[in-house]
Amino acid sequence: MALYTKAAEILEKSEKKQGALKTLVYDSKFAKIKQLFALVCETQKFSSVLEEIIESTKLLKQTKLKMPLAKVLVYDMLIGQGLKCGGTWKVMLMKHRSRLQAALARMKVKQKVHRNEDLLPVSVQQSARDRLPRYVRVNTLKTSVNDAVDYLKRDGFCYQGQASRLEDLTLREKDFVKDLYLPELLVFSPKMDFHDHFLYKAGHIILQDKASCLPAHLLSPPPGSHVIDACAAPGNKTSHLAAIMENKGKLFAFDLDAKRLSTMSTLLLRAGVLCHQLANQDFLKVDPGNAQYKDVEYILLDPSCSGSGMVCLRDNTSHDQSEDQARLVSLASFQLRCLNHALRFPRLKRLVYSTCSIHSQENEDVVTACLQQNLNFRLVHLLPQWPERGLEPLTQCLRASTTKTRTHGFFVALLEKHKKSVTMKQEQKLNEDCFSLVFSHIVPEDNDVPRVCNETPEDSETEDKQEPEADLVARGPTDSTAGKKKKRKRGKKKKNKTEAKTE
Ligand SMILES: C[S@@+](CC[C@H](N)C(=O)[O-])C[C@H]1O[C@@H](n2cnc3c(N)ncnc32)[C@H](O)[C@@H]1O
Repeated sequence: MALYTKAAEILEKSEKKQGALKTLVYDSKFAKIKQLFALVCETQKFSSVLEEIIESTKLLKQTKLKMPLAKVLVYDMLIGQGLKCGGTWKVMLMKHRSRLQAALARMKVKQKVHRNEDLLPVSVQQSARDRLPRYVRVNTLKTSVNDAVDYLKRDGFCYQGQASRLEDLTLREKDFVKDLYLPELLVFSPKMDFHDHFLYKAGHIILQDKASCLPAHLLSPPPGSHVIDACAAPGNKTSHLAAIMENKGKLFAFDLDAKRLSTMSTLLLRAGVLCHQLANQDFLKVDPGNAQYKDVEYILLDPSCSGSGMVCLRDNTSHDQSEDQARLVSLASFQLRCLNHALRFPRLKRLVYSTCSIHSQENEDVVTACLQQNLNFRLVHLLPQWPERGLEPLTQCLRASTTKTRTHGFFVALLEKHKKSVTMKQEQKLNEDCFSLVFSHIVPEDNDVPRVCNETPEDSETEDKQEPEADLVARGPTDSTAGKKKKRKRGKKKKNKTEAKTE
């Protein structure tokens, strides 16, 4: 209850202009300061939406709550983490839950949107993007972090050392810091733009959102290892992997899209990547038994997804809700197939799965289904200090968001092969038990091609400004076969289910 009382108190003071939100939070000396800050910021962001819901349901009259406290509670119940604490308030609010949920749903229908964020005034949505810091990854294939820092200092920037926290860091225009979690990452003010900077043009720095640096950093293949980047274009994660591998070993990179691969080739050249082998190939058709992949121990899988985490790409046009659901189901099915396929490489030790989606259907649900079908793999608990975790129970995984990590929305899971392998018989038995529980709701009823996002947060940085030739048209994992598929889909419906089950 203390969290909600304190948050309401701060909101009220902020509305009365008694101080800046951040100052009020820190002055409160509340024990869980990060949790309080996130709750207050988010509630304030959704303030107008919450007010409308509270007024339309006459909640204040019926509960005798005051508006700031009602906003905080309704935020957490409908939009946030769910009311985890709250004592008697929680009990009281739960009685009104369905009416409040209905009011939220009505607002979405009225405004023809599907996500809570889309209800926010455009200025708020825009400002979330404008407030994201500029992240710069030092390309250690071409320079060192210290040399880059020295160069930037000589260029008039003001180095502030290593950040101790980033969630609420304020940087003046020329200030920059080293990131807390990623050793090669520098963090600048949202106002900075490095597209014309010498270090960028020379390939010494890569403009890549912090969340999108996580997959290669967490996979961390040692120099000399054999690695696959399954859905690789435009290749920022590939170049990050090559840097971690110090250009030693083999990096097999696949992508279906020839145009994106050609952009990738240019970017890799500029970044000084030498250990790669690019292939314009469907990853699902790459044979895990092929001798050239016999030593592959690491895979990075960053498949096409809905892109719902990318602030700049959020699509506010109205769609049919069932169409959106079908699209997610279809994407999740594709992602699960890629994941299952990747785990078939015989010497695989570790795999990172990532998306720039905020939907659990593409994230936790895919990983859960995959683990239940591949008992030889387990999740690794990632960066204990990272402020945003995968949704329960997959808290080993990481999530990222504009509010909690000041990045685009992102999800990362790291799967590792068990030392002791599970016998085929055990696996078959467990698969049978688990299948009906988890996988059944991911298998598409219909195999229509979804609208997909093939961009990652860094695409918006590198491609739209730097590489005009880049193909930014979202393309489905199986676009080229869309026409044929539609004709075949009825007959295939049954077959798809069987394939998925046995893969
Ligand atoms: C999210 S983007 C990858 C971004 C990339 N990992 C990066 O960091 O720059 C997904 C990519 O998967 C590719 N793709 C989709 N289906 C594929 C398949 N079946 N096999 C290989 N690549 C595929 C798309 O063309 C797209 O370039």
